[in-house]
Amino acid sequence: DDGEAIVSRFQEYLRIDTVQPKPDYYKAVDFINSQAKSLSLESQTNEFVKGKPHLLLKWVGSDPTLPAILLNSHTDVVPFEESKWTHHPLHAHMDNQGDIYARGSQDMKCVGMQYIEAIRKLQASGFHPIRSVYLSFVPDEEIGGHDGAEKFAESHLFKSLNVGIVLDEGLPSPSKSYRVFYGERSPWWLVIKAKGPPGHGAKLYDNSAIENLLKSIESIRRFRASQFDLLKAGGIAEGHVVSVNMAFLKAGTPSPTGFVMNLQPSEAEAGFDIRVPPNVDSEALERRLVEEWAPAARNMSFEFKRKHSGDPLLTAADDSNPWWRLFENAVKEAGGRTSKPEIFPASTDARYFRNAGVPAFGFSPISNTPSLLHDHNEYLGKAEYLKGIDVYVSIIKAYASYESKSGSRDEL
Ligand code: MET
Ligand SMILES: [Zn+2]
Ligand SMILES: [Zn+2]
Repeated sequence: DDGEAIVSRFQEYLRIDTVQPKPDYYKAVDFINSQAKSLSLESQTNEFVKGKPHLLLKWVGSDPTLPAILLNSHTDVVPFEESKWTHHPLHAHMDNQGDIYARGSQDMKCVGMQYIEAIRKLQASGFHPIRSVYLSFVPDEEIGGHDGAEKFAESHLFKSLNVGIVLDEGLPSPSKSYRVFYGERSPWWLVIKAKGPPGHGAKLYDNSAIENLLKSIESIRRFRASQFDLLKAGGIAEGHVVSVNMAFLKAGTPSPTGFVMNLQPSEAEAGFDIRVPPNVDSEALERRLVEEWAPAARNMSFEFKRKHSGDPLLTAADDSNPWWRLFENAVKEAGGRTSKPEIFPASTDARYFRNAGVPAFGFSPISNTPSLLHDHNEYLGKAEYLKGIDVYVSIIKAYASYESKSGSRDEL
């Protein structure tokens, strides 16, 4: 198979409209299934939630008693502002430098297709896995994964697969070495609300809803700055500080021509995307929220739109974990290098697999590329894509031919 055919299959997947909030999941699943057929993989589709198909493929290994490998990817992508892109985000246009522009080119249709292409190459080389290799294509990651990976990871089906190690998405690296993730920050999607007496727009008085909300916003911004300063000072990675960013601000009394200008509203609210590292005292952070960010004494309340409860689990990324050693070596053998394992700054479905007791690494084999996840003009270079396939060839080969029983989950 030549590079051209490989790249055009990637483009074909990118052109399927799986944009939230109305992804065409069936089209994506049909496409991947047609690829699976050409590789004679076993296939099953389950709808843990109606209309949200989860596709599971299996490359059967020769020793069913050994824990299996799971290669996970999500089929949905985030929305885009079409007019801000150089090329239409669903056209998967390749420019004359070989860069392919599309939503999902980095996050993470690349990875899903690279798994497939790596298996194609391994089969062509005559390789036979000892451990079974599963490929999982999950829906809904970008809206929290509750109807996707979470249901799958909690299912009897998942238990029955006896998975020993999961690979899921990572982030592109601007340098030569690949980034790898062994844990992630927990998402807290927080909405704070302020109430206060309404009043004439010309009147100065205390405790209006907007004044109350602004005091909180000032306090939150001070905290944000303290965390950002740590990052700017260097020596600490993104995944180890708390990020707090405002997602929306809502206040005012609507009128047909905009907002009423001479009325101070009685309610105001703001939403924040907060990401909490595993090493942070989350109870202390929550106290800060109750006491400073949304104090009842200032007529404030709060609500979590999403909050990952419990401590996020970490996968050992050192010599105590044979899957780590194998991973690091396999990347090296493919001519790549991994940088120091990190905490993923955002969230991935890997947390659901870790919660199910299975170790998981976050990895997207993309080097020398700016991270453009959820950004305009997301792209991936053709050469980088092809190189990534060879990296997976090496990893899958190492994992699927690893015979030691110590790859069982009980020992990790
Ligand atoms: C918290 S749901 C995860 C959605 C997306 N992967 C993010 O990190 O924002
Ligand atoms: Zn993703
Ligand atoms: Zn994403």
